[in-house]
Amino acid sequence: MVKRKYKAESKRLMELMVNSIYTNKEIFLRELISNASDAIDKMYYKSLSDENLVFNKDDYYIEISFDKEERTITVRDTGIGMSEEDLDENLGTIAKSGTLEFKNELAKEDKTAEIIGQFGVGFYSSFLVAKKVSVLTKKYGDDKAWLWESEDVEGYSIEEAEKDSHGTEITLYLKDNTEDDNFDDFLNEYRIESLVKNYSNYIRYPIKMLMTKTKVKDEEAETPEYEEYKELETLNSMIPIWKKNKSELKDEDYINFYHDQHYGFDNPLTWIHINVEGAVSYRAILYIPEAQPFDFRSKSYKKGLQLYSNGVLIMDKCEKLLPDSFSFVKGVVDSEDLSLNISREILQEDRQLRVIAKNIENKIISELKKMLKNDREKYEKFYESFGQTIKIAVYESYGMEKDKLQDLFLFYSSKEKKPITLEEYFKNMKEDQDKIYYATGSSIEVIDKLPQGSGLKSKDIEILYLTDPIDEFVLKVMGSYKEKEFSSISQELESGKEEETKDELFEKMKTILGDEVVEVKASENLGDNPVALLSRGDLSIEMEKVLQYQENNQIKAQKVLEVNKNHSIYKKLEDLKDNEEELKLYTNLLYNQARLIEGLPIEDPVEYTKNIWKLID
Ligand SMILES: Nc1ncnc2c1ncn2[C@@H]1O[C@H](COP(=O)(O)OP(=O)(O)OP(=O)(O)O)[C@@H](O)[C@H]1O
Repeated sequence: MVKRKYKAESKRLMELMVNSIYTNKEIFLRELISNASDAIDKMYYKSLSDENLVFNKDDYYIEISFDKEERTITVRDTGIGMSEEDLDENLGTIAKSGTLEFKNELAKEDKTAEIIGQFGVGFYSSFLVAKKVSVLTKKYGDDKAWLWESEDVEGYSIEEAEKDSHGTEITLYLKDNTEDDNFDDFLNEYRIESLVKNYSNYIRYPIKMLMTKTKVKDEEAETPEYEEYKELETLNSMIPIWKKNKSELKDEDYINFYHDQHYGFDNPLTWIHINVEGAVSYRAILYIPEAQPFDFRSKSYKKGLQLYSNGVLIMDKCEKLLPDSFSFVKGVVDSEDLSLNISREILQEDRQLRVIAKNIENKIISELKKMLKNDREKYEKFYESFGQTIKIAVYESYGMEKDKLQDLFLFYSSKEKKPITLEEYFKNMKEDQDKIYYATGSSIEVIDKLPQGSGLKSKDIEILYLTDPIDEFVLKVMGSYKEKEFSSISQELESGKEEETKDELFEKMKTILGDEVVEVKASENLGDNPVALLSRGDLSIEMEKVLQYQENNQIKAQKVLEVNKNHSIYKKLEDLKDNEEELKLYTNLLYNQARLIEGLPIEDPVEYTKNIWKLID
C-alpha cells in the first residue's frame, strides 16, 4: 500500500490558523518581540561556547520604528539572524520552531534556557494586521543576507539582499482599514509604547523606539516657544522586580510597583515575595491591600493575579490562581513551567497552575497568621476590610474551607472587650464548659444589653458578639471549633422539653400570642430582665432577619417567650391570671418589648403605642 501525504491548501490553512488562534490582533507585536528576544538569547548562548564571540550587552537590543506614510511597522533585532535555509525551514513551514529545536539541543547538554518560542506559529500572527511581511536577515557568521517576503499569505519568496550586520529586520505593511479595524492605530508611538509595556515589559533586552519630546526653543526668549525632537528611548523595564533578590529591594520599591501596576489607590498593607524552586518553579509578589478595592463589592470586580511566563504577559487576571477567600489579593506570578497553549492566552492544562495556586494560598494564610501573631493592630485593620470575604468563603464552601481559615477569624469578646480569635476563646474556656457561646445583634452595645446573656455572664462565661449578618451563618456551617459546639445565647437551651407540671399562666399567655410563639415558659437565666425571646431549632431570630432582608423570604424562626420567675413583673402577671383583658394587654406588651430587644419589628406599632398610653394614663 502506498502511503500518501496529506495535502493542504496552505493559504487557507494559514488564514484559518492565524484567525482562529488569536483573539486579539495586537499580540502580533508581542510575538515579534519575543522572537527577537529569542534570537538575541541564541547569540548569548553561542557566546558561552564560542571564544571568538564576546557578548557585549550594549550591542544587543530590539528597535521598533514605523512609517506613517508607508503604513509600515518595523521590528529590528541584533540577534542571530537566519540563513536562506533557516528562512525556508522556519518561516516557510508552519508549526516549525527553530527555537524549540535550539532549546532541545541545549537540554541535551543539560542546559536550560529561558526561551520563549516553542510552537512555530507566533510569527504568522503578523498577518493579523499586515497584508505583506518582509524579513531582511543576516545570520551571524554568514556573508550573505536574505530578504524573505510574503504577500496576502500567498506563498513567499527569498532573494539575496544587502545587510551590514547580523540580525533580523521584520517590516509589516499594514492592511487597509476597514469599518471594524483601524490598523492606523498602530502607527502611533504611544500605542506601541503601551503594547510593549503591557506585554513585553520584562523582556531581558532593551526595546527601543524614537519617541517625540519637546523642549524650549530659545532659553532666553521672553515667551518660551517649544519645539519637538526625537530621542531613542528604552520602553521596557527589563528586569522585573519579582526576579530581584529580596535583599536588593526596599519597601518603597514594592510600594511603587503596587502603584505602577494600578493594583490600588491605597498603599499595600503588606506583601509577600515568593521564590519557589521545585517540581513547579515560580516567582511571585502578592499584595494585601489596605482598603477594599473601589469596585470590590460590585459585580464587575474580578479576582486574579497577573500571570507571566518567561517575562511575557500571558494573562492580566488569572482567576484560577486565587481562591475566593483571598479575592482581594493583588500581584503577579511568573513561571517558566507553564504549559501554554498555542495562542499563549490560556493554559493547556491546569496541573502546574493548580500547584502554584495551592502554594500561593498557603503562603497567604501563613503570612496572615504571622501578622495576627506579630502585629495585632495591623491584622485587625486587615480583618476590618477583608474578614467578611474570608467568612463568606467558608460559608459558601459549606464549611469545607473551615479547617484552613477558621483561625483567621476575629469576634468581639464579652470579657476581653476586644476582638479575639477562636483559639483564644478556646484557651479561655472554663474547665466544664462544653460550648462556645455567641450572641448576635446589630452592634456590640445592643448585644451587650441582651437579657439572654445575663445568666452566662453571671457565671463569668465568655460570649462572642457577632455583629456581621454573615457571622451566624458561618458558625452554623462550621458547627464546632476543636470539637466545641457553637451555641447561640438566644437559642433555647433544652428545646421543647415538656414541663412536668403545666403552668396555667404560661398556657394562657401562649393562647393570647397564638402562632407568634411556640411556647411561653420560665427561665432562670435572664438576670434582672422580666422576659426574653429565644429561638427553637436551627433558624435563629438573627437569621430570620437576614433572610427576610436578603431574599424577601417570609421564613420565620420558632420563637419561645421566656419569663423570669424571679422578677416582680412575673408576680404581677400571676395576680392578673384571671383578668382576661389585663393579661392580654400585658402579654402583648411584654412580647412586643421582647421583639424590640431582638431588633424585630412590631407587627402593629399603633396598637402597641396605644397600650402604653393606656398604662400611663
Ligand atoms: N527575529 C528572528 N530572528 C531569528 N530567527 C527567527 C526570528 N523570528 C523567527 N525566527 C525563527 O522562526 C521560527 C518560527 O518563529 P515563530 O514565531 O513562528 O515560532 P516560535 O517563536 O518558534 O514559536 P511560538 O509560536 O511559540 O512563538 C523561530 O523558531 C525561529 O527559529
